[in-house]
Amino acid sequence: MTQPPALSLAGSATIGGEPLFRDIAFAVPAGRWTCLLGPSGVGKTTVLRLFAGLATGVVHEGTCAASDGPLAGRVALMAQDDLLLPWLDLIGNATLGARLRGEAADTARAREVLAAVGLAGMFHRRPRELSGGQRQRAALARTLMEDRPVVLLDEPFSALDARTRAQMQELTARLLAGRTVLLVTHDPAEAARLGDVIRIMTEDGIEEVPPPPGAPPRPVDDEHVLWAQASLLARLRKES
Ligand SMILES: Nc1ncnc2c1ncn2[C@@H]1O[C@H](COP(=O)(O)OP(=O)(O)OP(=O)(O)O)[C@@H](O)[C@H]1O
Repeated sequence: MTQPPALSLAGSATIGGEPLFRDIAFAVPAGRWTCLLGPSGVGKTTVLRLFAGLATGVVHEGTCAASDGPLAGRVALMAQDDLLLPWLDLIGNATLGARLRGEAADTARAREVLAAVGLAGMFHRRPRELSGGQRQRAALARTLMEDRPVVLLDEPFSALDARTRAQMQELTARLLAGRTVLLVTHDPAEAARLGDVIRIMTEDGIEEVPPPPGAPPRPVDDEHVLWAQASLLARLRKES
């Protein structure tokens, strides 16, 4: 993997003629996890789509850049919808990126990653044969298969039960260590566990909130993590 870049987004955007954000300045440091929280509809997914170069329908006036050159081809995006192809089995879905690029599909690695997300024994199932949480883990596996320095995750653990969510947070933190990760989440506990940097997006802009001490993934029951979680929730309740 090449050295991960920092990202930055600045300026204003409209969508469908409606203002979305104005004069924001958002910095995502290199090689760290940045967690982005905020009320529903404030524009968090749009920020991810701008970084991914997929923000159709958005008029953005400003800059959206990596610290070391063009971002195209260096980003993996896990969208809110799992976007699994219904006619492919899980191995086919997990190796889709490589095959679309005309590269050999690394099915051995796909098996490893699918097993790591708890889908061993389901390699040849189609997406319709999976639960919502299993589909989300299959989409996570596909994202983890992409060896990209920048990884954008849009509520990647939202459909998981509490125990699986904690496991997937730990696995993803381990597998994506050292990459530039931008995670959009509605879960203050998740941000408190995983964020090297935590930011809240509101209609007034993007503010930074200090993370709890210690390296992610922090223990769920750590007193500083619990305190940060409560404090983030209080701030979010004020904004919504
Ligand atoms: N294709 C579109 N056309 C018109 N408006 C859109 C489109 N996509 C999103 N929007 C609007 O843009 C705003 C921001 O949407 P976005 O998905 O970025 O918000 P979000 O903060 O990620 O929300 P959530 O937390 O609910 O996922 C919302 O008001 C939404 O209705």
